[in-house]
Amino acid sequence: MAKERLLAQNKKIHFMGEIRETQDVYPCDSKIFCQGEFLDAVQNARIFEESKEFVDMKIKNGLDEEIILAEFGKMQNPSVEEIRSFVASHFDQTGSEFENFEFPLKQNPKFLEKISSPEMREFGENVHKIWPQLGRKVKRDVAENNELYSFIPLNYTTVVPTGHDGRFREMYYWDSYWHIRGLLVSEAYQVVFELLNNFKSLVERFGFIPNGTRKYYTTRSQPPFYSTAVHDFYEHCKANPEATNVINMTCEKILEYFLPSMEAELKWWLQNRKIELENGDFGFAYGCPITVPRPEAYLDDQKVLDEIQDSEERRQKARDITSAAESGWDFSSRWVPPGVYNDELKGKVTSLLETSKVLPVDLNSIILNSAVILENLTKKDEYKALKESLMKTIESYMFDAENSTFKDYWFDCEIKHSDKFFSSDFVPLYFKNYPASIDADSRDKAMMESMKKQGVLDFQFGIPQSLDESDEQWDFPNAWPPSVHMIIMGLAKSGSEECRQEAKIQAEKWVNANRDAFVKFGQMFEKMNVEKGSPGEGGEYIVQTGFGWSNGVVLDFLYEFGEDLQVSASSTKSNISKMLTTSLLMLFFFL
Ligand SMILES: OC[C@H]1O[C@H](O[C@H]2O[C@H](CO)[C@@H](O)[C@H](O)[C@H]2O)[C@H](O)[C@@H](O)[C@@H]1O
Repeated sequence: MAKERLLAQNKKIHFMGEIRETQDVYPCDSKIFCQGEFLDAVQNARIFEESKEFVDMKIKNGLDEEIILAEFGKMQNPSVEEIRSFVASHFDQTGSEFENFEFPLKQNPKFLEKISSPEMREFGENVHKIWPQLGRKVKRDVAENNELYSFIPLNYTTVVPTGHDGRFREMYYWDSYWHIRGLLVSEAYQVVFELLNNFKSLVERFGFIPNGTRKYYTTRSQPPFYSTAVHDFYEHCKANPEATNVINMTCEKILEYFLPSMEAELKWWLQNRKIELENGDFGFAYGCPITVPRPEAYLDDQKVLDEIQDSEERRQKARDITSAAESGWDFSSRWVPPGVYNDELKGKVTSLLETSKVLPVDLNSIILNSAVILENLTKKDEYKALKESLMKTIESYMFDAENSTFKDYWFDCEIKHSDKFFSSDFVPLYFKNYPASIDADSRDKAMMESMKKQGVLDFQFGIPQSLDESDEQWDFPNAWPPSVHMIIMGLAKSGSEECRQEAKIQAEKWVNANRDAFVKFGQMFEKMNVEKGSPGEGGEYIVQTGFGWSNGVVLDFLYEFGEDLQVSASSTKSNISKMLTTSLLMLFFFL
């Protein structure tokens, strides 16, 4: 890039600098990783393919924020090449937070014995063996010299979503829930205990669990699965008491040990994300206060925000974008107010989303489940009251009885519900916290019929996020492991036989889709295309491999349905044709 272009950008930076000084809310204080002219200049120099690369780098030993800003300040309108070499001489490559360690991988975990199909068993074993590629131990230096890092220090073993060359090099909040589900199947009890200890420590330090363990994620959370995760560990421990020897704690003690941090986390949601409705009713909404571009997606956000003239509207758009990131569904036509999105608006979702105006059904169901768990554990009236109120909100504001589906509630819009399908509509199936007056099995069955009617159980390779092809990653034709898992397990845990049968059909499709991709590419993918069975696409970054939650979900399905799952005819066919091709090639070679 020529010097002149940078100059023009600098002018804009100064203009925005004035506004920011007084009214903007930043993701963190760091003038390197979260805000300021230096960050703006480096990101706009576009020296990396992705904005996230720079904010994950480490400041070189012997330097600090002050020195870097002073030295950079001396450069007069630096060219792109000058910025590139400045970054190279002042920062270390990404990944400098971790040291080598041996992941405690269990040999021959029990779940493998229960899998009847040899191909599925082999797949399960291969997925189980991926954990060491995702396990990480954080260097002590990250805590001791934390000003050099964007990483938040962690004392315990962690698991990241992507392998060593991937973009997700930190612990993610809601991803960890499915990491835990899979690690339990893999009998990695010590690792599960350590992941939960990281959460406990994050709550103690921040009052809540950030989106991920980077400073630029510390003003937003993610779907709050902490209490559910602790409770799942407890349940799994009861069914597999050998876990107690590994963690040196009884199953009951697990609950007691994590309880104060579970309560503190719920309090944070109550204090920071509660929305009052009429008649004393209330619910929860995602609501990140950030008014500037996300450091890790700086250029993407800047592009959208720069189109907005009015400064308050621009700040609100930034809040809506970061709130969508808090939801875990970044991005999706789900966050565009009801009645607005149509095919002509493809590619424009981030300019249209208004995440702060909606009570998402999945978020409210997750928080309700925390209230249920905490009420059972503590017998406190406050959790009983929270449970009853939230159950009422979900039932009366979000349940569409005519169509047997839950719906997000757009409290701040004229049209309160979208008539489009989103897989989040069916998350209540997973928790089954229906009011006592509801017959749970009939409700489950009616919801399954509703999905059938909407055609979303008919795709060959999974259940899509939505039916709108918006070019965003949390929309059609993509299916994401967390959503697929909650729906299928919700059906599997139903008292209705039809639901349980459907769960097996859907689980078999999903495991086969993942297995086929694994056989073809040697990788597990973060999301899948439900029409083609290929890795999912769309959004801000290229599809990632590794992949923590995909592995967790496949392992959980193999644990739950291992006796029944068979390799699908299509993958057997493709394997046979692959074997034939290989044999022919070998024959040709030897001849
Ligand atoms: O950099 C863009 C966004 O990346 C993350 O979101 C996506 O990956 C996460 C890790 O697997 C996952 O939790 C999330 O649901 C995905 O959409 C990150 O969480 C976002 O905050 C970030 O802006």
